[in-house]
Amino acid sequence: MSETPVIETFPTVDAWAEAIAARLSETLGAAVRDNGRAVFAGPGGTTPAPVYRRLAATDLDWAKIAVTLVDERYVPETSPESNARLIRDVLLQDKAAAGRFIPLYTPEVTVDRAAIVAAHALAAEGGRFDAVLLGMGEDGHICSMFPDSPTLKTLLTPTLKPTVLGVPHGRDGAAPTLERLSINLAYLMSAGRVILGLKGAAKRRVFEEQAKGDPKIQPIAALIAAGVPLEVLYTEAS
Ligand SMILES: O=C(O)[C@H](O)[C@@H](O)[C@H](O)[C@H](O)COP(=O)(O)O
Repeated sequence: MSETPVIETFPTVDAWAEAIAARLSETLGAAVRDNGRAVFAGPGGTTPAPVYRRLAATDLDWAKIAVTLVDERYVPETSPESNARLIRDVLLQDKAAAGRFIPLYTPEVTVDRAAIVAAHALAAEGGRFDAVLLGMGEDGHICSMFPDSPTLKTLLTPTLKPTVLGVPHGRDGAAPTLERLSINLAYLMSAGRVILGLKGAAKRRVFEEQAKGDPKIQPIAALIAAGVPLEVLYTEAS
């Protein structure tokens, strides 16, 4: 059983965001230098924007970097709920404007068909991420790996190949409220670097509880059991 990752604590959101952006850009820069290209996958939600703003201002060879998402709400980019919209509006700006975006959403098809299209698009980029940033919900979900979701066990099956799956919206008001698209655990297992950014004491407590949970149904426990070298960067500040 792998050890629970050390939680690195930062005094302010600025210091936390700066540290995450520095590590992501170090890894992406090395991948471009060594392989001539790099792939980054990040989350949506309310947490990553300060990191994305710093990454956007970082001097990397962005024309050689593909940017995608770890999950997406099944909505068009015109929707305020769209994670793609967050990436385009905040990350693919400034120096990173030359970055190439690989969306997970495809219009006018079912969410499962969109997941197949996304899986093929990511496979065409090499089927592996050099650097991944994760957020975590207060229910312990990462990506769109939600508790009680009928897709959760498949998303957490470590023996499957890296892929993208459709996630139905939760029943009786349970999360997620929208259909989703999510990468699976195998994509995190094969990634070059995986960083989890946590903000707020509540999420730190959830992380510590989830880390001791059941790898078959709790994503944080699944990451640890799969031996993913997860870096956890935390700030109590909000
Ligand atoms: O689509 C999403 O919502 C995100 O990709 C999701 O995985 C996010 O990381 C967590 O839900 C945390 O969200 P917050 O950062 O808003 O707390």
